[in-house]
Amino acid sequence: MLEVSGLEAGYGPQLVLKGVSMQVPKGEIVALLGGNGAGKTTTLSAIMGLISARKGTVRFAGVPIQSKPAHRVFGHGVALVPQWRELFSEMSVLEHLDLGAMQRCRRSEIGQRIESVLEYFPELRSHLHRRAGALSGGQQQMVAIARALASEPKLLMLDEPSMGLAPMIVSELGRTIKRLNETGKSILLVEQNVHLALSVASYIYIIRGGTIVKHGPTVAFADERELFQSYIG
Ligand SMILES: Nc1ncnc2c1ncn2[C@@H]1O[C@H](COP(=O)(O)OP(=O)(O)OP(=O)(O)O)[C@@H](O)[C@H]1O
Repeated sequence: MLEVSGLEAGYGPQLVLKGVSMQVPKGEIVALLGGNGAGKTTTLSAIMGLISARKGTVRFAGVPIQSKPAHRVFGHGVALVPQWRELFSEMSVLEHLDLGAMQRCRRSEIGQRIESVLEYFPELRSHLHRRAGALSGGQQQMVAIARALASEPKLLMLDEPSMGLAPMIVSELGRTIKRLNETGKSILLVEQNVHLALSVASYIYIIRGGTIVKHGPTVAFADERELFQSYIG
């Protein structure tokens, strides 16, 4: 579904990604693990078209998307849940879901779409009219994922969704990610949380210094400590 090959990208004179190649097959959860500054967010930004690729190709469902702007990539069915969630703190939960849904469906269908998204996040039902800024970190993460889901993406890219969440909430997040996948979503999960990645992903890539240094099926990375060591370097 997503095929990244020899991707190079960066900021100004700084080259951050030095030939990243990876794949997310349809219906799979793939994790991209790496330490601070390894190039994880830059990889997602380059796939999404938020920064331009200097070299290499990104194909989605067979279509080259590496030179397309973000709104076009989104139009192909790729949605990004950014690292800092980027919610509008004064807007309500429902307004966020509306925003996501209205990108892709008719006004008359928005209610139904939001209803189907809320099935994954029943806890949000009682907070629909609260402002996002008043929610807990875990609830804000749910809103960020729900907003992206409301646009019915084929591929959901999650940038460190566990960041700042308590372990119990991270476990719940893991169950939600699995459930999303079971109902057909392909997922690219960027994480530093080895435990979460191991518990949901079927394939793991490790990035260090803008290069994929290791990759393989999750079963090959069964030892959490060894996996952690390999991305810390
Ligand atoms: N907007 C930017 N302008 C300039 N340099 C940037 C920018 N964003 C990231 N960088 C640099 O690019 C490198 C990779 O950053 P990136 O955010 O992709 O790492 P990351 O793996 O996502 O790390 P983290 O977990 O800390 O977010 C770092 O050296 C960082 O300082």
